[in-house]
Order: sequence, then C-alpha cells, then structure tokens
Amino acid sequence: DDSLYQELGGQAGISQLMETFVLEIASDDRIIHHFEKTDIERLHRLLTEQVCVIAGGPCEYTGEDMVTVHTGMNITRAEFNALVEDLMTAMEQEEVPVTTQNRLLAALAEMHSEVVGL
Ligand code: HEM
Repeated sequence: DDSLYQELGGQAGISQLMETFVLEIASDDRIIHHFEKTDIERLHRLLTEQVCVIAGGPCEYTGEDMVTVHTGMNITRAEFNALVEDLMTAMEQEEVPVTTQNRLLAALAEMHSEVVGL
C-alpha cells in the first residue's frame, strides 16, 4: 500500500519535506547540540529514503539501523517530542494535509523506543 507515499507527493514531495524538516532541526536550540558533527547532506538523503520506505514507496534505506545510530546520544522523551514538533512545523510549511500528517506521525511515534533513552 503506497497511499501514504502518494499523499506525501512521492519522491519529490518527501525530499522537499525532509529538506524543510532538516532546516527546522538546524534552528531548534532544544536539539541542535546533537547534530553539531552531523553531515547534513547525508542526514537529508537518509531521512528521505527512510520516510519513503515507511510510507510504502519504492525505495531502499541504506543507512545504519535506528538503534545503532542513536545509541549513546541519551535522547530524552522531550527531545524526541521536539523533533516531532519540528516535523509538524515542516509539514505545515509544505501544506501536507492534516490526515496525511497524522499518518506519518503515527508511523514515527512507533519508532521512539529505537531512539529514546539509548
Ligand atoms: C522517529 C524519530 C527519528 C528518526 C526516524 C530518525 C532517523 C534518523 C536517520 C535515518 C538517521 C541517519 C542514519 C545514518 O546516518 O546512517 C539519523 C541520524 C541521527 N539522528 Fe535520528 N531519528 C529520529 C530521532 C532523533 C532524535 C529525537 C534525535 C535527537 C534529538 C536524533 C538525532 C540524530 C543524530 C544526531 C543523527 C546523526 C548521527 C551522525 O551524525 O552520524 N534522531 N536519524
């Protein structure tokens, strides 16, 4: 079922959304300290791949697995929520319909245990 992928505007829509999302993260004082050494181009590419896969699109995720990537970062629930807020802001800016926003947020919320408290 690739309906979420289609709703997000396919490859181009997801890539644009992830660009806006990464810019939101980069201006978020609550979490920016985690990303000081991060290759932002790579992060953008891998987020685009991953959201494409999650949304049922014809993509392959080529990054590290979520637990490996986030282990040692001591990400808190509050930081996780901050990142979700940044994604919501990005989706508003890109005029993603609310029902589509909620579908993507639900999928990402399920991943919190692979990211928080490691
Ligand atoms: C559902 C939520 C999240 C998803 C889907 C996600 C996804 C990803 C992906 C795909 C990567 C790239 C992996 C790679 O480089 O191979 C990544 C890296 C990273 N994530 Fe997350 N992430 C989430 C939450 C968070 C949160 C809440 C933080 C911190 C506040 C965070 C901090 C980072 C950092 C700092 C990197 C870069 C690591 C590096 O520089 O090598 N992530 N994340």
